[in-house]
Amino acid sequence: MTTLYLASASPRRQALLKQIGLTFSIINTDIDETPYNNELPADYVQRLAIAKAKAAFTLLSDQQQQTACILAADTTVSINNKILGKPHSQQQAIAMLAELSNKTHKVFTAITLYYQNQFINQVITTEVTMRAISEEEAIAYWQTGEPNDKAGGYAIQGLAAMFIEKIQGDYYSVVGLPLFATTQLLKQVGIYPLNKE
Ligand SMILES: Cc1cn([C@H]2C[C@H](O)[C@@H](COP(=O)(O)OP(=O)(O)OP(=O)(O)O)O2)c(=O)[nH]c1=O
Repeated sequence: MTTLYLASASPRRQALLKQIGLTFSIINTDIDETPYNNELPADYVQRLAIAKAKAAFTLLSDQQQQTACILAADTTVSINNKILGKPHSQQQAIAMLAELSNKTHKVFTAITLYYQNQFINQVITTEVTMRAISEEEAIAYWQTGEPNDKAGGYAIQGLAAMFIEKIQGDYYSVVGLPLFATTQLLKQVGIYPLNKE
């Protein structure tokens, strides 16, 4: 019997995985999220998702490792291949929204499954178009606290919905866990929400 673990402290990812009716345990990992020099966003999210899965695996007992399937993910926002991480100050957050304002950017989410000594990886790209955002709005938005722990300094599932004109791709991938692709990968290892016990 396979046990599914989600290697993520993100409450969004936990809620999304619950949404598709899966039972799982959570493993919190803490890895260095600094991008390498000139690292491309797709490579970056892929590397971090693998690192999170590996870190989670080491926290399991020998016995748990035998039957574990670990799911990890990483999301980043990127414009012209520049990686926009989580803002650590109001200044950074305002600068990020200024870069995203009135443009289309990409959100990259990597998902990784580690199962039976093998990694299965996929990177999902979504295009997000934002309307023009004034500096006053960006400041007011920062003050709500919402941008704080979000890649690119915004949350599509929150107040930032009012900035988003359209998206092309998987909404859930922007929030942090592409549910369609995740389900497809999990099926490959025999985990499917509609399977009878
Ligand atoms: C763009 C965007 C990002 N985000 C979030 C998703 C991710 O949680 C976060 C990106 O950071 P991540 O490093 O991908 O994830 P995390 O640090 O929250 O959790 P963990 O590493 O433990 O899995 O930004 C939103 O919630 N909404 C959005 O619209």
